[in-house]
Amino acid sequence: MICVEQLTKRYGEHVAVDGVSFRCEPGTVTGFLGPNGAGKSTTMRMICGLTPPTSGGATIQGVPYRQLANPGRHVGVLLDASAQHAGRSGRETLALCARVLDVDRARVGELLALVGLSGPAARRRVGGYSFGMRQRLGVAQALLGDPAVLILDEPTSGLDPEGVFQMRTLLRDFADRGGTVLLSSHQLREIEAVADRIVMIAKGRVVADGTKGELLTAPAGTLVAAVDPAALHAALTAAGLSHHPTDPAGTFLVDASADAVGRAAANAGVVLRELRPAEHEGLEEMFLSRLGSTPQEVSS
Ligand SMILES: Nc1ncnc2c1ncn2[C@@H]1O[C@H](COP(=O)(O)OP(=O)(O)OP(=O)(O)O)[C@@H](O)[C@H]1O
Repeated sequence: MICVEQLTKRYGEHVAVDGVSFRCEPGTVTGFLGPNGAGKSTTMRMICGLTPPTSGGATIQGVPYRQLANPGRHVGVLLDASAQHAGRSGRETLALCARVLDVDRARVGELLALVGLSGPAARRRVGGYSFGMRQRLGVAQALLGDPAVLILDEPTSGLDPEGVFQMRTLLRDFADRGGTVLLSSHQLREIEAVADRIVMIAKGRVVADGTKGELLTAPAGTLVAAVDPAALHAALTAAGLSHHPTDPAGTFLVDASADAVGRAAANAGVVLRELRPAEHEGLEEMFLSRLGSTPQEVSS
C-alpha cells in the first residue's frame, strides 16, 4: 500500500507538486499520468525519500520510505534507468545488488531471464546497453528484493513492442499476486491495458483519480446508421426509442440495446449500414478532456 497525503514541493516560487493525495492498494496497478512537467517524477521521488517535500508526506506499507529497514526488500524502485554503473555487466550489477539486499544469488539468473537479458547480454557492460536494455535491467533490479510494492517511472519508454508486452504481463502478474504497483507512463494505451486505477496530475495537482471503470465512462446505448437516415429516424421514433444524431452522416446514438434497435429497423424495412454498442471514452480522450481544450504549456 502506498499512501500519499497532501504532498507539496516548491522550487523557489515554482510549485512543482501542489497538495497531491492518492492511494495505491495491494493487488492493483495504478497508472500515474500527466503531461510533461506535471510533477509525476517529483512526486515519485518524494515517495521514495529522494526529494524532501516542502509539506505533506507519503508512506509505503504504513512507513515513510526512509524509515523502512532494507527498503529494497519492501519496495522496488525504477526512477532513472540511466543511473547505473557503466563499467559493470548486467549480471554484476544485479549480483552486487543481491549482496546489498541480502537475497539469494540464484535470483540474479532468474530475473535476468525474466526481463530477457540472459545469455551474452548479461555479460555485456551496461555502458554498451541500449536504453531499452537499461530499462529491463532496472526492472530486474527493482524486483530483486521480492518487494510487495513497485514504483516505476516510465519503465516502458525505450522498450520494443515485445518488451512492452512482457512488461505489461510482468506487472499484471505482480499485482495479481497481491503486489502494489505505481507506474508512470506517457503511453496511454499501455496504461489503459494494464492499470486498474488512474491518477492523473496536471500543473502539480490531481485532476483525475479513480478506477478505469469510473473514469472511462461508457455511454449506454447503440450506435446505428442507415442508408436512409430519415427513414431510420422515423423507425426509431415509431418504436419509441430515444435517440440523437452523433455526426452529419446520420449515425444515431440510441438509448436501447442493439437487439431492440435492429428489430425497430427491420420492422420498418430500413436497411442498416452500421449497428454496434457505443464504445467507452478512451484514456486519450479522458486525458485531453481533463487538460481542457487549450494546448498546455510545459510547466517551467
Ligand atoms: N530540481 C529541480 N529544480 C527546479 N525545478 C524542478 C526540479 N525538478 C523538477 N522541477 C520542475 O518541477 C516540475 C515538475 O517536474 P517533473 O519532472 O516532476 O515532471 P514530470 O511530470 O515527471 O514530467 P515528464 O513527463 O516530462 O517527465 C517541472 O516544472 C520541473 O521543471
